Amino acid sequence: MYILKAEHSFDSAHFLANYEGKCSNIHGHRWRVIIEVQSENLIDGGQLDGMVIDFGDLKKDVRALADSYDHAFIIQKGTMRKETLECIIEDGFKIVEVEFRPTAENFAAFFFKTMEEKGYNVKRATVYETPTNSATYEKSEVK
Ligand SMILES: Nc1nc2c(c(=O)[nH]1)N=C([C@H](O)[C@H](O)COP(=O)(O)OP(=O)(O)OP(=O)(O)O)CN2
Ligand SMILES: [Zn+2]
Repeated sequence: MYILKAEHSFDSAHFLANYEGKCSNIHGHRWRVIIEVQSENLIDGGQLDGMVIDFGDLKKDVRALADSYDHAFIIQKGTMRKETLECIIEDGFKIVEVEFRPTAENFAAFFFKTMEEKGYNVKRATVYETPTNSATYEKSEVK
């Protein structure tokens, strides 16, 4: 089995609604996104001979995904008053609303599924929220 890895980071702000502690306040992270794709085989012949896929293509897609959250304020839908949200949008801040609580775990699962939807055979997705805290999502073996 071959496993390829690509990573990219984004800097953004978030808060955890319904959380007792400092993370309920707005704060920022450098989120590191690491995507691993797998294949039993290598391409035979042509430009991609000896590769699973071109690193350049994988890198481009991981970067585009991470960049869409860069320098944004990530908000879980429904966790901020409508008026507050309207004001910060009106003031020109970049808001990204997500359907899930913005934890490292949820982001890892979300990035896994997004990359799968792009056609990659994803092995696992890992998201670092701080240099020492990370969450990994991978599919459990189907028996
Ligand atoms: N399992 C998870 N736990 C927590 C998550 C998460 O995504 N998954 N997220 C948070 C907060 O977002 C928080 O910013 C990170 O928490 P913490 O480890 O406290 O980060 P710090 O680097 O600020 O820690 P210090 O050691 O106090 O500096 C909370 N938990
Ligand atoms: Zn946080």
